[in-house]
Amino acid sequence: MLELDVKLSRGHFDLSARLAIDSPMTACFGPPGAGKSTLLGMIAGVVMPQRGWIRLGGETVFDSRRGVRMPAGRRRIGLVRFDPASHPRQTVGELLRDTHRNSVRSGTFGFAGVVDLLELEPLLDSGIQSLPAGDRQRVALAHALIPAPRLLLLDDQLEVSGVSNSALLPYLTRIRDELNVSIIYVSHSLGEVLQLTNRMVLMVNGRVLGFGDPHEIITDKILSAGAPLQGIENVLPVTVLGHEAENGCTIGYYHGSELVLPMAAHLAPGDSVDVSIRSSDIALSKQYLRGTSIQNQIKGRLCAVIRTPGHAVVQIDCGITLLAGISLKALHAMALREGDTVYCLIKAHAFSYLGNPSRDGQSLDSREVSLVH
Ligand SMILES: Nc1ncnc2c1ncn2[C@@H]1O[C@H](COP(=O)(O)OP(=O)(O)OP(=O)(O)O)[C@@H](O)[C@H]1O
Repeated sequence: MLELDVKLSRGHFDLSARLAIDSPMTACFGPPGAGKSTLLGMIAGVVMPQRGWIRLGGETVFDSRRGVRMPAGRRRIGLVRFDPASHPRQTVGELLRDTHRNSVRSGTFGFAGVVDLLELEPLLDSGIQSLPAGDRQRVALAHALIPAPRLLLLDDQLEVSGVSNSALLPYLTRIRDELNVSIIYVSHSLGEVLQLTNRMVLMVNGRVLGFGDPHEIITDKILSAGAPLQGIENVLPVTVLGHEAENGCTIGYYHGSELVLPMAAHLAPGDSVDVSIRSSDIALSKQYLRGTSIQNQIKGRLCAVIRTPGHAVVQIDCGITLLAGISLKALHAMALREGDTVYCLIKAHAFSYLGNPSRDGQSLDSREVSLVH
């Protein structure tokens, strides 16, 4: 159980949060600048609140009135933040063995078990600097996990590494279930939140605007809130296959399907990039449509319908969860029911690229790019 009541003022930004989290997996969702990283930093002990208290498993790790300030290293909290530049010459194996050696006294999950769970065996002899971003994330996760934390915090790594946390989702489920470690992770995708957990913290402007069942928060807080929360509902990790210069589009690959995306000539085949699509930009059909101008038809299964006055958001399992916004009239006319097969219809130009793409562990900004036609 994590309980906290904290306050921090930093320039124009005020954070005030009160929470009691006992779920094994909790998503922290909110627009950029909401205070998610700051909150995670306070829990981990790398950002000091000005007032308040934090208790983990009944133990007080921070209390401004009583002068308790437990150092980050003693909290047994794994904050997954990783800077490969701090390990310029180490291989993955060297780093993780060092981590294991240094944590033996305080407890450890064991080197072999973590390497196996995160499928890192083939990377042990690779230099950390040369790893692709996705692999680096798993190394960062192993680095935080080996010292047997009681709580794992996954900050948003999108800006840093060019890929979101989505690629880690299957591993997070195993960590929660097999190692019994509670997890709080920052997500930018509501679809992802619904797929992975039934507990969510919604942060906006330094405040906890909602805490609890994601469906209820989406209905009560997000759909009625308008900007800046709308438009970040679905995030898809895509691998670039190539470009069709004559058709003005880029082709991506996602979960067994090809996607037609807006032209992004700076990307090269093999690059990983996240694309976002608003729920309101996804239409639904019960059949595959022929002779349509809409280029993307992603097949999925309808899992749930979230109703609001005059509006509905439909949750569809397409390998990852997508949210599609439709009118109640359309919902009734289509007689949609849970378990139905549906096609998500998405125009190529409705997708937006998020963050910096990654290839071979580097951001595209810092390397030469070859155009593919
Ligand atoms: N080290 C710092 N010093 C001063 N202000 C900071 C610092 N780090 C963040 N801020 C400010 O604090 C506010 C909250 O930032 P924070 O990074 O916690 O938000 P966030 O919700 O994690 O955003 P994002 O989704 O973009 O990562 C922002 O206004 C940010 O500019």
